[in-house]
Amino acid sequence: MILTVTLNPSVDRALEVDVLVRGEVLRAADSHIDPGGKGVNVSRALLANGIRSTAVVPTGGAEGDQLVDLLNAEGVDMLAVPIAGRTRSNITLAEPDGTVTKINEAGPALSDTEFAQVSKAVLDAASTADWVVVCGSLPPGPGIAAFTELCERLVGSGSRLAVDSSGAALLAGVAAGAALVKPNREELAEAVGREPATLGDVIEACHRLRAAGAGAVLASLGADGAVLVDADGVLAGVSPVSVPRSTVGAGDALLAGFLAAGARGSAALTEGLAWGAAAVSLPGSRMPGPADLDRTHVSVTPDPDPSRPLHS
Ligand SMILES: Nc1ncnc2c1ncn2[C@@H]1O[C@H](COP(=O)(O)OP(=O)(O)O)[C@@H](O)[C@H]1O
Ligand SMILES: O=P(O)(O)OC[C@H]1O[C@](O)(COP(=O)(O)O)[C@@H](O)[C@@H]1O
Repeated sequence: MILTVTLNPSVDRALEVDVLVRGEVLRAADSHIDPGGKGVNVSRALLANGIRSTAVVPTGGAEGDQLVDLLNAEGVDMLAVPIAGRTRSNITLAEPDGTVTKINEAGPALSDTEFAQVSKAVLDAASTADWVVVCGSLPPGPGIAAFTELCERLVGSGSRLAVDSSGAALLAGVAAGAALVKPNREELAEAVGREPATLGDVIEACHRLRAAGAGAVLASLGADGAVLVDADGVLAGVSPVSVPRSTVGAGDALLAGFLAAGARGSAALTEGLAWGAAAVSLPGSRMPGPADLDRTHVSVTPDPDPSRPLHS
């Protein structure tokens, strides 16, 4: 069983506009409301493909009730931990050319007591989980020290920890010895203090995160696909998408597919890339199901060209 942890979940509202013009009243051509947050999306993608998981989410206010209702409607198993604050709403503005503008609220502050309650729920459930997947931003309130302690307690108790976060939270997961981290290009650049220009730069940065404690690094690169660096070596893959519709949730789908296929080797990277590409082809934060997946356009190599430039 996979346990996902979203310390700062969201109700995702996606609006599709012909063109985004500041200062104007725009009419949405379409709109979607989905349960959101990175760990929530991992659980949603897994469930869409017949794999059950449990999503730990702090929830509060009317938006928290809406999040629970949305997750129940999709049949996602969850551990909802009540908080006093109001669960956030994140807004996506998507244009026909695939441009996505996202406005994410900070989210509700968790008190020390509330974070301790969430941590207890996670640690209790982790004892029977194959993976504990901690994803997304940290809410205001608990500092990085509290997050670091949670990661260390999970690794120390023998859990296989995966972390998809940014900044200090990503580095905390690395230092705690997470079995897997999933930075995107921007998060990888921030973690190593250098903007990658080529595939070789990405591979080098992944090696640095492994040297700092991560077991495996799955670096997602948008249209440039993804790179996996682990004890087996280096793999790189691409998954072309002819008409990107919304990249929101693509990284979560990539991670979910990778985990679903065993989190190791070419087959797992292929599956992750197929799920990621399928998510990009769907609106809003929609997660792909079996009918959306096309593995035929995915290509993975154990001998990537390090000089290959990344899209600017
Ligand atoms: N424009 C795109 N074309 C093709 N695949 C894409 C595109 N954007 C994202 N993907 C797929 O989704 C995965 C995750 O996207 P990325 O934007 O890197 O993650 P995140 O959503 O975490 O920022 C990529 O590794 C790739 O497989
Ligand atoms: O596009 P990604 O990185 O896969 O994740 C999308 C999810 O992350 C969010 O943008 C939240 O991200 P943060 O937790 O980093 O604020 C959600 O609104 C959305 O469901």
